[in-house]
Amino acid sequence: MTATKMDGKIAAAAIKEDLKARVAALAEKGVTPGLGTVLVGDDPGSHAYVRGKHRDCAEVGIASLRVDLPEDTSQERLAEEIARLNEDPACTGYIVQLPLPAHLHDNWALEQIDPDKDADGLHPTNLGRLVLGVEAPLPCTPRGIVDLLRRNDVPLKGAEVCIVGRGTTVGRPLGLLLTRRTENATVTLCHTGTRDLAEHTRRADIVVGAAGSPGLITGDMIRPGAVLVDVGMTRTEAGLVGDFDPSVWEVASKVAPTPGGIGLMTRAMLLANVVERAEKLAR
Ligand SMILES: Nc1nc(=O)c2c([nH]1)NC[C@@H]1CN(c3ccc(C(=O)N[C@@H](CCC(=O)O)C(=O)O)cc3)C=[N+]21
Repeated sequence: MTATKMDGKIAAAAIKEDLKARVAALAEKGVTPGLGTVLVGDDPGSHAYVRGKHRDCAEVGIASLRVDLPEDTSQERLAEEIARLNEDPACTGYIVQLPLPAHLHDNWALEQIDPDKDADGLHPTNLGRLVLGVEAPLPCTPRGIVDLLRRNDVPLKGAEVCIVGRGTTVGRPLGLLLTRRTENATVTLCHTGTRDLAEHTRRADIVVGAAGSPGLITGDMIRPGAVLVDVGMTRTEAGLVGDFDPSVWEVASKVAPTPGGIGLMTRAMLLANVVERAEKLAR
């Protein structure tokens, strides 16, 4: 058996087409969604991601506001820029690109964002709303994973999902999302303290690799016909490498690969969060 690819590029294109129409409808009401980005330092990877986000905005008709700050930016200076975006009516949603340089603190920065402008869905208030089951912007990567599975007709109700990785942007919030009544999956959240990882991955209908450990999950660790979602993204000499070893393609039924899978969905969901917030303002 060779697995079929769950194509993030195709799904993201469909999402962007839908958003484009909704942005046009908002324009008739005099509302233009605007995405802000705050980028500190000169990490080439982070610059590439932020460039991609602004390219997406242009495609869909979202205005973009870009704030680039030097590596040695002080916490006070960053707080000022964040406060400015919180006040700016042209900015309907924004992100602070993570990770920040070590002298600034990711969690501190997230707390400075107006929760209603939190395009990433990572503000503690919004993560708390996710726990409570109250409406809120959802974290982009978990939202993108659920959307891609739906589009590829992967049933979630009653499914056994093994998530490998407990990070605050993917693993942990994905567990919350999948166990809502609307998804109703059963989740096992594995991490570096898990005693026997293969024991858990082998039982799962769906395995999500979100550990950032290249090739961690091999073909012998998954059940034949399993659905795999690769969120791992490690830059190596061989290019961008995910958490699944290529041997899984002979065992699985469907795979969302790295690259070409969830990264593109994450970007599309960021746009969706910004457009949805603008739609709320237009009501
Ligand atoms: N506040 C914040 N929000 C984020 O959403 C956020 C962040 N910080 N920091 C970094 C991570 C990483 N991330 C990616 C988004 C898209 C691709 C993407 O489009 N990947 C493509 C191309 C990959 C390539 O070739 O470089 C693919 O997987 O096919 C990758 C990674 C968002 N992040």
